[in-house]
Amino acid sequence: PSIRKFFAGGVCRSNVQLPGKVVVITGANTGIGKETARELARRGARVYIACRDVLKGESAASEIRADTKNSQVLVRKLDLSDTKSIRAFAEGFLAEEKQLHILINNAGVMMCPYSKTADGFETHLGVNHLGHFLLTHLLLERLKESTPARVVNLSSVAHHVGKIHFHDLQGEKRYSRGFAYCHSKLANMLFTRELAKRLQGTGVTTYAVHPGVVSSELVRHSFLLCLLWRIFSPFVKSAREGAQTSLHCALAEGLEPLSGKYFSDCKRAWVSPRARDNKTAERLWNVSCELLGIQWD
Ligand SMILES: NC(=O)c1ccc[n+]([C@@H]2O[C@H](COP(=O)([O-])OP(=O)(O)OC[C@H]3O[C@@H](n4cnc5c(N)ncnc54)[C@H](O)[C@@H]3O)[C@@H](O)[C@H]2O)c1
Repeated sequence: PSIRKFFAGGVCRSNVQLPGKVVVITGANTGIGKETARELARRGARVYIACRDVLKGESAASEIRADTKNSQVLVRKLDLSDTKSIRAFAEGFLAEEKQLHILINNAGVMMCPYSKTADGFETHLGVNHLGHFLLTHLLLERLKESTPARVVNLSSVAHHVGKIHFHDLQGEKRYSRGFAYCHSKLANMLFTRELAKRLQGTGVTTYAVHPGVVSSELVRHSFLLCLLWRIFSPFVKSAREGAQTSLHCALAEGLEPLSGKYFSDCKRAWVSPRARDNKTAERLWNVSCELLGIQWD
């Protein structure tokens, strides 16, 4: 049990309660996102589960409602692999909510075979980075109207092996599904860094998170990882344990001066040199805007 405790990582120690606060979490029908949603609902927030499959979302939401006695757990359709769906979600949300205090960009895909999103983006880059980039852009005014507000981006320790290949961003010349995931997680880091810079003085802050090695559906595309996760299961975090760093970044008081930083086990963690490169961060921002056809100064 003590080894188990060691690998469980840090625990979010914040006592902040959230009555009257509004939260959006992407991909919160399973895994880390679902457990993050459960805890935020327990603290009284109105929680929007933004997910691809509304039926699966409803099943998670009814479980969370029953568990937390919070009826304000709502499900809305969001497919990050389709910018039309992202725009429709944002439009619906902005029409029904006057405030947004916490946005958790949690959804992700890992090691899927080469495929493209509805808009023709390589899937890892399209879902993990560009989808959340567009979503944040569309919801930013609400966040700014609801300060203090936070954006939490789920990255990964895998960002250390990622690289941004501007000459082959979509992996059309060379594709490795393992590296494609790492590149997209580096993009999450660079997005957080650049976003923090651009949000200075607005009251909206942002953080990147490595949740740990967590038992979830993320590894479903890789037989080898499924096997490894099983063999090493005593050292793999539960989804609840994996949610702690997201919760810490969403809730901990006094975190504002650390906007743009990277956290693991509820504390600052080491960032790869590539994820500290301001020029790449700025260039990726501009290229992302171009790909999505948006203006975001
Ligand atoms: N599990 C780990 O060990 C681990 C490690 C490092 C980082 N992460 C990150 O944590 C986050 C959560 O992952 P998880 O482990 O809970 O995995 P998970 O597979 O259980 O959850 C990911 C969620 O994203 C959703 N999703 C996938 N594609 C989507 C799309 N196109 N539109 C909307 N939603 C979509 C899935 O339906 C699912 O609900 C991911 O960003 C992942 O990269 C996980």
